[in-house]
Amino acid sequence: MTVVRNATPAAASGPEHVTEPTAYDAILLASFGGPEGQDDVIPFLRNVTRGRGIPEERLEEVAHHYRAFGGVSPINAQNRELKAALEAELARRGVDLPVLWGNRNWAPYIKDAFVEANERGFTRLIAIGTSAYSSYSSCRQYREDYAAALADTGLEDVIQIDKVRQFFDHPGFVQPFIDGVRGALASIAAEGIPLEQTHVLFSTHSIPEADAAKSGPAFRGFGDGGSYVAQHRAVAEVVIAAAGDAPAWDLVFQSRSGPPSVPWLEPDVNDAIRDLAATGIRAVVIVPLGFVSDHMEVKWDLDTEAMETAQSLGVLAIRVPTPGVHPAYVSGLVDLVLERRDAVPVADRPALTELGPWYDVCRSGCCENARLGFKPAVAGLQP
Ligand SMILES: CC1=C(CCC(=O)O)c2cc3nc(cc4[nH]c(cc5[nH]c(cc1n2)c(C)c5CCC(=O)O)c(CCC(=O)O)c4C)C(CCC(=O)O)=C3C
Ligand SMILES: [Fe+2]
Repeated sequence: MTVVRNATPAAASGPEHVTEPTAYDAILLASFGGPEGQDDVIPFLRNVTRGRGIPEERLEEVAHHYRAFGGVSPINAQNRELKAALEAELARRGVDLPVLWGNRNWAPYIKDAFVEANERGFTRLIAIGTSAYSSYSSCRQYREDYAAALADTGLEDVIQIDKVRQFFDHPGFVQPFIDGVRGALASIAAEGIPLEQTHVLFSTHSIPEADAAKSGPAFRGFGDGGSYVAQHRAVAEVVIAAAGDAPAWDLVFQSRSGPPSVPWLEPDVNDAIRDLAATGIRAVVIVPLGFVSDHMEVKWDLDTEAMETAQSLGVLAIRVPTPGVHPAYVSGLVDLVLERRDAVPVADRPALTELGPWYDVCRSGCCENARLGFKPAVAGLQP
């Protein structure tokens, strides 16, 4: 596999990549959080959607997904597993960095992690958010929530928090998808379905079109879909190229929320499967490219809904694994921490697309929410 180094002079020389090492005390594994029982479901959904204008019917629909799994999201168990895997990898490499864990929307909260950091005397944290791409929901909202949690705990002047770069094109994140697509294509071929009747669907979370347009720094000029769509397409191309036989593919979206009057990224994965079936496609490989683990979006929206759609049309569908605790992914996350700690020169940072390696330090307006506008954020250029 070829590693394409970043050739964009603005990115290589700007203030967005650090050039001085930082002596971090600990890692913050920052994630979404999820309910751990039926009684948590509604309070969790209220946390997620506060001030977001999500219709009540959508909340009831999503509550039903969680209820079907006993009110327990798989995401917390997956983060506990990831934390343990990171600790093991750090120990194996002799890196003395404890891992704290905090979530944006459910306990343990990010602010709990800051309180713990303070109690243990840690003042310089490096965050790994469980989210690979650039957009309000997948990057800036984490940075705003760090700022809010620091304000909440009164630790703004005590704790410094930085973040690893968005890692959509880091080999550790991409490798598990490559392995998965290769395996799925082999299984489909073994069923006797030819490549011309097979289609690869790279699926990611839909977001409002207006948020997509504002994702990433404006100067990159990626057009309507912003950095969010450009990053997904670039990674999909890498995965397809590595899969060998070059099957046809598309980028599709899932888990749309919000009122119908607001445009979100399309097409929906289910509509795409229907359209493909109508053109004679007999097998689809569903690649959950936007997700790091098999949380509810994957278990429900892909493994339940999209699978039902495919089955009802007689289309063979194989959903490939998410990175989860794949050794390449875990070790890649540790590489990202060390790369930032040691201020590794940009030219030596691995990135599989020409868009990266992405920035250590976000620009001030980066990934702003198109509707809610400015909110203070840390781990970026101020304000
Ligand atoms: C881009 C993106 C990611 C990927 C990046 C990342 O991973 O961070 C992601 C991940 C996740 N989203 C999750 C859950 C939810 N997301 C919601 C709502 C929303 N997501 C959005 C975007 C994203 N979401 C947006 C624009 C909204 C509308 C409200 C708003 O503007 O903020 C809602 C409310 C109900 C609904 O409307 O669906 C829920 C319950 C879970 C936990 C799953 C589990 O429990 O296993 C995870 C990992
Ligand atoms: Fe979401």
